Amino acid sequence: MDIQISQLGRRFGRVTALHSVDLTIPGGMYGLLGANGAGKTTLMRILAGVLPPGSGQVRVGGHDLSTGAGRLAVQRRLGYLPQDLGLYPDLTPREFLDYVGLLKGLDDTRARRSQVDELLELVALGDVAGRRMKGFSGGMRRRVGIAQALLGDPALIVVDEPTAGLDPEERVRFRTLLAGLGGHRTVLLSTHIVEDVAQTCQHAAVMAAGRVVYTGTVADLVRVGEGATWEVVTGVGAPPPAGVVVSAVSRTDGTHYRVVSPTRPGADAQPTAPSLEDGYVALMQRGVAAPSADTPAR
Ligand SMILES: Nc1ncnc2c1ncn2[C@@H]1O[C@H](COP(=O)(O)OP(=O)(O)OP(=O)(O)O)[C@@H](O)[C@H]1O
Repeated sequence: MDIQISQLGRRFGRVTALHSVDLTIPGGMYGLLGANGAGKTTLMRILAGVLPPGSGQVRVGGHDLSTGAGRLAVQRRLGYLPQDLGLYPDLTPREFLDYVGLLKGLDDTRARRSQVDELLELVALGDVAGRRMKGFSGGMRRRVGIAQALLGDPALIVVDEPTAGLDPEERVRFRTLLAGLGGHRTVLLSTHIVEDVAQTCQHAAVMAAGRVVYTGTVADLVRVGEGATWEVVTGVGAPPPAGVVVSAVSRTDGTHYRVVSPTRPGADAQPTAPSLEDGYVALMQRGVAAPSADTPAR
């Protein structure tokens, strides 16, 4: 189910959360990256039909989301995992999913129950299907969340910050699960964790301050960091190099920095191949560094 967004704007009182966003999202796994407050959740909520667009046009699978009928049509074919999905702690995952299935209009009891059991196996919660969710870990709760999004086999899945707060093992597990969902579906993954997109998506967009500042392949976003990613070793106690320090590791011979900088951050700096994080940082740095017309010359 392809998504076409043109000139989408959305304000909350005096705050402009989205400024004239243009974006075409093809099928498969698609990453939406951006810092906190960039406008990702607002965009996701509009796509999920929870929030009407302010201005501009959004079409999902041909349906116009500015109309109630369009939002309803999309909601029927959509699975949404919001940032703050509330679970019922006294229900078991099986009971919860059965309940959500009913709300989604899966009226055939036998078919619904068998779908619930299949999904519980898919998200590796089959063993605890009959246990109350009260004591579930963050990762288990997210997996219940993705299972409820998958009920009814939706063509579009919208997942907002699904790995925030998970431990590394749970994060990898959840990512692997998401990556397996692509295929015939469109899966839109919003996150500020660059590694999640690096590991699962072929295409991505980057948002900053309510605007889309990049769309394209993940490989091309990595390339934005080419010529701008450096390794620098400084002596113990020396100040850090200029540029954005992506990592710093103390070793016996000094501190090993990985730095993103458009210019060589010191005579001994060695250029190195960028990762997606370096490309993302270089993109942000360009945006911040770009002088605006009314910036006075120093
Ligand atoms: N219901 C609302 N009322 C007022 N302001 C809002 C509302 N929702 C979002 N905003 C504002 O719109 C801007 C974009 O927020 P949004 O939640 O879309 O960003 P985000 O990229 O998803 O960030 P986060 O990861 O922190 O959720 C922020 O300035 C936020 O404070």
